[in-house]
Order: sequence, then C-alpha cells, then structure tokens
Amino acid sequence: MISVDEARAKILKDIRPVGTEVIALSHASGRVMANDAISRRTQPPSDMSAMDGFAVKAADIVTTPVDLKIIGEVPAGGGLNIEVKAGEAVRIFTGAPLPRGTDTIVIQEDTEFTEETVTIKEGSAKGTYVRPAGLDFREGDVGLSAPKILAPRDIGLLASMNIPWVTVRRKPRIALLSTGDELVRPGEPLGTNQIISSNSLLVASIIEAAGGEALDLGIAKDNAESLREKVQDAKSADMLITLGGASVGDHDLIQPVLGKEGLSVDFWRIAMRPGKPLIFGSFAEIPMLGMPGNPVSSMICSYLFLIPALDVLRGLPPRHPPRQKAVLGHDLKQNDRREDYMRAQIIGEENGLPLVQLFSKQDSSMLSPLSSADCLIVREPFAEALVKGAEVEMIPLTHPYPAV
Ligand SMILES: Nc1nc2c(c(=O)[nH]1)N[C@H]1C(S)=C(S)[C@@H](COP(=O)(O)OP(=O)(O)OC[C@H]3O[C@@H](n4cnc5c(N)ncnc54)[C@H](O)[C@@H]3O)O[C@H]1N2
Ligand code: MOO
Repeated sequence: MISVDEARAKILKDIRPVGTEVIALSHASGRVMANDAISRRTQPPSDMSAMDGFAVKAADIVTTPVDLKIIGEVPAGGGLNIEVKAGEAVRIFTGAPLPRGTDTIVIQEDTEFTEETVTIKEGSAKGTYVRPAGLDFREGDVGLSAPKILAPRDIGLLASMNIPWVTVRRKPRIALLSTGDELVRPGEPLGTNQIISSNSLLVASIIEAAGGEALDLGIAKDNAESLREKVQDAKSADMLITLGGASVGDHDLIQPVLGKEGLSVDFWRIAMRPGKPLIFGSFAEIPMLGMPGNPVSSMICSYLFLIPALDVLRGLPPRHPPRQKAVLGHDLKQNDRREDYMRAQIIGEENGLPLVQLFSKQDSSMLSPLSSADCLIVREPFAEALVKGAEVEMIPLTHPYPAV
C-alpha cells in the first residue's frame, strides 16, 4: 500500500490539461480562461464626472459664494464641443465627459441654479468628483492573467474591456461507469436485495461542481461482457472513473477484465480509510481512477484525488483540500496504519477553534452521517490515542473547495 501523498503525486504526474475552445463571454462564468485578457479600450475613455452637478474651473470657485454663467449641458454618453472660459459652468450628469476647460465638479446640492446662472455655495478642490481617463484600465493593459477561473466580477471586467469572446479550457469530460449486479438507477424497479447506484450521481455532482462534465456510462453487470461493452464509451472522455469492483472478491472485475482491454495499472491500494482499494492507471490512453464501491470511499477519493486531477485537466494548479485545526469533543483511540478520514460534526467552539464530535459509526457504506457531517477529521497512520480537548486536523466540507 502506498501513502495518500504518494498516490496524489502519481495521479497528478500523469494528467495533462485538456484543449481550449472559444466561447461567448455570456457563457464564461466559472470557466478557466486560457489566455491573458488584453483590454481593447480605455476606461473611462476621457475625464468623466462622478456626480450630477456642474463642471467648473477650480480657479473660479476659490472664493464662494460665486455666480457662474451656465453655457450648456452634457449628459452621460453626450459630448459638448465647446471651450469653457473663466466665469462659466456646464450642467453635467454622472458618467458624462468633462467639457474642455473644466477640471472640477461641484455637486448640485452645493449650488442654487436657474436656467442661466449657477451660484456655487461651497468650493471644492481641483479634480473633485472627476474620474480621469484610464482610471480603471487602459487599452493594451493585461486585465486578467491566465489561467483564471472566471468569477462573475471578472465577467464584468472583460465585458467592460470590450472582450465579447474568450478562450477557455474545454470542460474535462469524465466518464463514470458503475459496476455491480446489485445496482439500479434511482426510480427504476428494485429487485430483492438490490440497492440504488448512488455513487455515480454523487461523483457526477462533484465533477460538475469542480468544473468538469460527467458522462454517465450506466451500470455494468458483474460479468466480463457487460463491463467490456460499457467501457468502450469511455474512449471519447478525458478520464475514466469506475465505481466498485476495485477490491479482491470474485466479482471485483475491474482489474481482471479491463487488464485484458488495455488497462495499465500504476498503483492499487492506498494506506487510507476509507478508499483503500483505489486503482490508478490508464485505459485507452486516458487516465483511469478505479474507485471503491462504498459511497463514502468514492466521495473521499473524489475529494482527495479527483478534484485536484480536474484542476490539472483544467490547466490550473492542483488544490489540496483545505485543512484547519479543531478541538476534539471526546477521547479518540489510536490509529492503525491507514490514514483515516473520519466523518464529524462541529458542535461548538473551544479556544477559538471548532469543537468536533465524530460519528460513532464510521462505516464507509453510510450516507446519512456523511450527509450531515460538517468536516472530516484526518488522522495520520499510527497516530497516538487522544484525549478530549486535544487538537486535531480537519477538512471542512465547504467552500472554497467545492462543497460536497
Ligand atoms: N477481503 C477483502 N474484502 C474487502 C477489502 C479487502 O481489502 N479485502 N476491502 C474492503 C474495502 S476497504 C472496500 S472500500 C470495498 C471496496 O470494494 P469494491 O471496490 O470492490 O466495491 P464493491 O464490492 O463493488 O462494492 C462495495 C460496496 O459498495 C456498494 N456499491 C458499489 N457500487 C455502488 C454504487 N454505484 N452506488 C452505491 N453503492 C455501491 C456495493 O453494493 C457494496 O456494498 O471492499 C471491501 N472488501
Ligand atoms: O477502505 Mo474501504 O474504502 O473503507 O470501505
């Protein structure tokens, strides 16, 4: 058995970013921009007013009150081709360009005005409420550097830079193949002793949350023909994930059957719990993760290995699940040789840290405690027994890692 860190390094070493595509900016939120964004315009394009009021010369309003002659009006998007002279002012609105000769805005609340004349009641320093040309960015500026996951505010910036199309990484296509005679899809007729294939939807949801596209290849029966037939559709994907059949039982067919179909195994079995029988290799020249069938095992393997693999496929640096300190709400016995990822709830706070309580049952088949867990408590191999109040490492099951 290899360690979790070795497994992660081996998986990430073999994965390469997928290709790019050009898409409309309106569809680019959450996608990974693959080329730097260079601004196609200057913003603001000229000196602009930040307020509704009057454009004046600062030199005219050093002493107040003072009366100025109104010689015109300029709205946002408008323009006034005149030169403002001493003793003159222009009615102006937010977002409008400053007329030539003016350098300061007086907000209308600080004035009294008729059609012809404005009385400036309070002076303001030169440049007040003026947004100078290029305040935000200039044509030719690198607005955003690639690679970058485009957030809604980035979409706003690119739009303002007049970039209607962006080059992004394709969404990595991840084929998901469930295996097992006992499995049926949710909502389908259920035979005696059959269960629902929950893993494929669970893992597909993680893939979607982490920026990929899941291709559900369905459920292969526990026989060679069914597995061989169903796995063919994986060949158009960027990565294959099999669910179940990874262990040593007579019906665990992933290695014996796919081995004859070109599966080359890099490693099998990790010193971790749950997730021990994870297989990593390549199938039809695409990376393949053979996840254990127990639902919690496939979720934790996805969290530790699949999400970073998706990062690399998307051309991003791979993330580690975020870790933080927590305080144990009870004693905990020593650990064996497998690194343990234990489901727990946050029940309060102690010394400024979350106080955690592990679920009494840690069976890797159990989805109810997984669903109500707030975090995973990580225990190193051979960790010593701990008493209530001891510090432990925890992985919160929340953002910024995709919440699962
Ligand atoms: N003799 C040994 N037996 C087992 C070992 C071992 O080392 N020696 N490892 C155990 C561990 S740990 C795990 S984890 C499981 C993994 O087994 P497989 O990957 O072969 O998975 P299956 O046997 O196919 O299924 C295990 C369990 O999960 C259920 N399952 C499978 N697929 C799904 C699905 N898509 N949705 C929901 N549930 C699923 C399946 O019905 C089984 O109950 O092996 C241990 N055994
Ligand atoms: O290692 Mo298995 O994944 O515990 O149940």
